Amino acid sequence: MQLEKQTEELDAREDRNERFADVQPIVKYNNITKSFGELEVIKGVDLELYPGEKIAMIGPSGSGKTTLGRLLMTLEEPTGGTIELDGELLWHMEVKGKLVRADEKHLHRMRGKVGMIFQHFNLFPHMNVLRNVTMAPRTVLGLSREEAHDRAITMLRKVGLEEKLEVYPSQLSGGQKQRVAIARALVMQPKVMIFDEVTSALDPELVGEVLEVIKEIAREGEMAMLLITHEMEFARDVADRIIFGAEGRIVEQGTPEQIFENSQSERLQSFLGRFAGAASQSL
Ligand SMILES: Nc1ncnc2c1ncn2[C@@H]1O[C@H](COP(=O)(O)OP(=O)(O)OP(=O)(O)O)[C@@H](O)[C@H]1O
Repeated sequence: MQLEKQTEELDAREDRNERFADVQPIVKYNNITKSFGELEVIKGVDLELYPGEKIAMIGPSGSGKTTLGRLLMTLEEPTGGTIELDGELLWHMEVKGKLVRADEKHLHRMRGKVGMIFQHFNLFPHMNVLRNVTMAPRTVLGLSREEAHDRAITMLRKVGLEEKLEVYPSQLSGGQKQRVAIARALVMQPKVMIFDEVTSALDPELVGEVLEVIKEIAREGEMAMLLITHEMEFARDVADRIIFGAEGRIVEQGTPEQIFENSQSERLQSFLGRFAGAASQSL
């Protein structure tokens, strides 16, 4: 029975991976490098993310995972290489046949295609839950009060917070705050969502409820998702593909089965070994 279920899951995952074979990527990093002063933290990364694909990015602390997300969110500018988003260059534009740095107008328009959720929720403390979620659709997308309200309610229902519309962030648990932050990003209907270690600031007992919400969004959605995480079980459950990065490079990538059951590089084996050690210690 158990074996049957596993086989079904594998088949479903293979079907999904085949689905990406004929489509254009929604995101494409081309030989991306990023330095902070003398420190080169991204060292020539090529990565494609397909519409609807869920990629989990794992790797040691300081390996450049967050920086890759921030480059796509236009919070950091690449030092070298290009990023394509939804068929257009993100950081560059062509002027008179030459590639130049994109202007603010272009960056602003492109930024609207991406949503990012951070470790710290950054809610507006003086606004209730509903206003936190309707704020950007009203001001950035120019939606009417009713449209923004309807969209916000749909998203707050999705994250299980439709009962908390009038409540202020200080009255919410960490898990609830993070779910508001997720609704606030979803309401903008981005094409790509980046989740950056969204549970690492939470008390352990609140981690599960947030991961469940993300899994649900992943299951239903056509949205591409980049999930930066230290939660290995979650990565295994949710991802179509896992990227293992270390010291600014992609060292290995594959399906969860390939990464967790058949890892090739010593670097990945030792990384996963450390996790297994930590898990058995905490039992
Ligand atoms: N604004 C910055 N200025 C200088 N160095 C930075 C800056 N942002 C990141 N770094 C450095 O870049 C490297 C990669 O950081 P990054 O946060 O991308 O790693 P990470 O893999 O996400 O780590 P973690 O899992 O701990 O979040 C680190 O050495 C970090 O100190």
